[in-house]
Amino acid sequence: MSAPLSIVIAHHSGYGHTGRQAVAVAAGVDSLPGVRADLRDVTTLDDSLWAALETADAIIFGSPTYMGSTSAVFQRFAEASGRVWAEQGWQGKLAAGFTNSAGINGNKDNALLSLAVLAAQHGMTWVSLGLLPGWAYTSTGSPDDLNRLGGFVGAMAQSSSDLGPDRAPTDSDLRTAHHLGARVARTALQFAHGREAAALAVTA
Ligand SMILES: Cc1cc2nc3c(=O)[nH]c(=O)nc-3n(C[C@H](O)[C@H](O)[C@H](O)COP(=O)(O)O)c2cc1C
Repeated sequence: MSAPLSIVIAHHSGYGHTGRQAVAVAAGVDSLPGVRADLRDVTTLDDSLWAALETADAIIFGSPTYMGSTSAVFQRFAEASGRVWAEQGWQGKLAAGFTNSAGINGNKDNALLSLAVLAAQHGMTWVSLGLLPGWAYTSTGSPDDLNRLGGFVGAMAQSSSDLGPDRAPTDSDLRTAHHLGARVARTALQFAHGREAAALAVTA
């Protein structure tokens, strides 16, 4: 049996809320056989992190929205990845992203777009969320809907600033994060099988 595909969830969380979202993304990845989630905190930029990223089939980037963009700790990781960028070491890997903030809007989109731009600079293939918007998008929607915050680029979550990570983000946002992880895992399997088929076609 071949080794499972590896999907690294490269994330930062200052106070634990985005960390809970990251765990839900990882559970989504692990819900598919043949794929393994590797949860990595980018606060520590060590050889083990870079090695895991080098061998990953996909990288899912995650950051809280701080001051309308990714956190400084995440951005330090993004800038440190410049050494990989110079060699285009992540070229062709899949990428996706998630963010969490206190406001319903809070400029989460700007943080997600910065994750997508990071992936594009590395020549990665971006996997979107792939869900229709829930909740307020129609008058019959509910805050319990999947993708209640209506993101398209990636998974969004909201954590009220007076609630600890044991109580936020909401269950619907965690289910949305789980969906993103499963979607990236499914896409990674499709790409891996596609690569095998392409290799067979060349040798036939
Ligand atoms: C420095 C800082 C800046 C923040 N900026 C925003 C913001 O721009 N928009 C927003 O909605 N919430 C903002 N927040 C709230 C956080 O996004 C929110 O508390 C989030 O749940 C923190 O996630 P974490 O526990 O993973 O760090 C900010 C919090 C901090 C500490």
